[in-house]
Amino acid sequence: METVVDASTSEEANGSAVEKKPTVVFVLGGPGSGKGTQCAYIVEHFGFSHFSAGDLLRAEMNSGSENGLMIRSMINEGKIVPSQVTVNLLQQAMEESGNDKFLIDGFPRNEENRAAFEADTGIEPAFVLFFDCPKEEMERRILNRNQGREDDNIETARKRFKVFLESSLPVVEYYESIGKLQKIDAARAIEEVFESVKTVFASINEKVKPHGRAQKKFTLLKLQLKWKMNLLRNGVCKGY
Ligand SMILES: Nc1ncnc2c1ncn2[C@@H]1O[C@H](COP(=O)(O)OP(=O)(O)OP(=O)(O)O)[C@@H](O)[C@H]1O
Ligand SMILES: O=c1ccn([C@@H]2O[C@H](COP(=O)(O)O)[C@@H](O)[C@H]2O)c(=O)[nH]1
Ligand SMILES: [Mg+2]
Repeated sequence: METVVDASTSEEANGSAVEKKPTVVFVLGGPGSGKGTQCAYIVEHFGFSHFSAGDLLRAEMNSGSENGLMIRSMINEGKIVPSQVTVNLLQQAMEESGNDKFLIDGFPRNEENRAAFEADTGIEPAFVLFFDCPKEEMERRILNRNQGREDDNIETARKRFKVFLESSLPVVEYYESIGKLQKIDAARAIEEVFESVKTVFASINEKVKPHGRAQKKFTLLKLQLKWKMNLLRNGVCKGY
């Protein structure tokens, strides 16, 4: 198993140890773009714990908790559950895991989610994976998924897609603007997509190994510049 080192942590300043924050990678993409599928492979190869915000909300909905009815109605309408509910579930899952490397799948879904997670946990993502897939392919995948999800029907899928465009893409664009976005072409076969994912994790690992503060800053600036050039050349998504 390969390891991934967070650029922002595990450093010593003035001889004293700085508190090591967990490494978080946000995994974003439209409904059905393949986030959960790829996260399972990443867990196997890179030792992360995977938490899908949607899965946590579905478990909470089925647990008989006081938020259950509210969550069911939001999910069936494709709407975004209030940040505090989702951030609490994510925080609890991370604390209970005993791990310090997390894939947070399907979150943050809007700017409010993003700000609430950062304010409550004090954690910023090491980077953000974005699975870019055409709408028609995502629809096909959702309608063929057959996992008994109440929201896997054409009507709700279209509502989820609209919410993705209006609320989630701006978060993707935000991470692009600060040089943290790693865009993956998700319209290919599962194995091909994972080859690209592997390259991202391997290259991050290589480039952010702990070294001097000045060199680390220089390396990050170079990386950000490279990502920005790529995004300028290719645009942020498949034009939906
Ligand atoms: N690259 C791929 N090619 C074809 N089918 C895929 C691919 N990746 C995933 N799938 C299939 O598409 C469906 C959706 O995948 P997955 O559940 O991973 O998406 P997701 O992004 O997590 O969706 P959601 O946002 O709805 O949770 C699943 O049935 C999965 O097996
Ligand atoms: O952060 C989140 C994540 C999910 N939701 C709601 O859950 C469904 C399903 O999410 P998946 O990622 O597709 O499993 C989503 O449409 C939202 O209604 C949320 O509110 N906040
Ligand atoms: Mg999923």
